[in-house]
Amino acid sequence: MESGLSEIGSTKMFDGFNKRYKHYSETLGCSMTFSVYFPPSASSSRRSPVLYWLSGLTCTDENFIIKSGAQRAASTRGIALVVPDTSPSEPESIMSSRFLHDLYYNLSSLMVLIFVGGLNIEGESDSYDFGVGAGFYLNATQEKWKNWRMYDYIVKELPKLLSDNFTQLDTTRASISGHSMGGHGALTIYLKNLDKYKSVSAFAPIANPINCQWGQKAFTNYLGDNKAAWEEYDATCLISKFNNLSATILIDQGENDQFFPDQLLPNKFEEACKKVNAPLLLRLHPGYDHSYYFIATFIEDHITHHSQALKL
Ligand SMILES: N[C@@H](CCC(=O)N[C@@H](CSC=O)C(=O)NCC(=O)O)C(=O)O
Repeated sequence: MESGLSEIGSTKMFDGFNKRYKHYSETLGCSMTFSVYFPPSASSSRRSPVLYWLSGLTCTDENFIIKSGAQRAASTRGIALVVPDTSPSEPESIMSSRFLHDLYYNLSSLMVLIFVGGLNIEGESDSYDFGVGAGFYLNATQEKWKNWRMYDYIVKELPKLLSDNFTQLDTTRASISGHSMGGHGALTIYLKNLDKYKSVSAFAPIANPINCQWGQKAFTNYLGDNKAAWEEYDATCLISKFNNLSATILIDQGENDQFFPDQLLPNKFEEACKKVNAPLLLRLHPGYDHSYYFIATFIEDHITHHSQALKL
């Protein structure tokens, strides 16, 4: 099936462009939006490496683009920023071109839409920390949440969509970063795909989700009771499997972050890194909270960290 990729927004910034796109995701079974910041140097003869940014609970692809100010450093370093949404979110519109395309070839699409009505899963919007806006960057194994396959979307579908459609991007040179739930996503996706990403960093990541309430709620619902499956999406468990990591992992954490003591547990990740000699730079910042003000303050350091790994 085609992706039906269409541009839905374009804004010039630091001589580059923030662009927003909509497409149909085969992996998730719904329409998705994502944003890309193209630095001014990006062209088909000088392709830009990519930094994926994974956002936190309640975010869409727009929070980071609007609030982080990352475009200033991305512009001068020549890095494209790719920012996906945080969960499957949007039922296919009855008037969309995809629907009309499917209807033309297969009238049963109409029956499906009338009786199922897209993704509207019971309970998906009941709380801020589960369901819509809270995909946790994993592949759910529980039938009810079978569309929640954000891991495959980020690792497989989105890079292919980018390389198929944007000659100005070099998706073979990629790094990954994120915040909170997105920090958990960045760390776990990096550790499970060292061949695909040159470097990782995170702001206030949920570093040991099997031992905090946010993670336990999400993993119970998405993955069921199988604790081995939980550990596959826990950065602290995953890092314990390595004894030859060479690239330094950068983590910034605000000391006044309201989620620091109970939900984030970077100290557990640090202990696990020490046991396997994994290079970690964990910076604790007095006075900073969990917000995008904190991210905006230190984002340039993260862009520098990734640009060094990407050899820019
Ligand atoms: N609404 C919740 C808190 C939600 C929140 O703080 N979300 C963070 C990410 S938290 C971890 O993944 C966020 O990035 N919000 C978007 C923003 O633009 O700030 C509550 O009320 O506690």
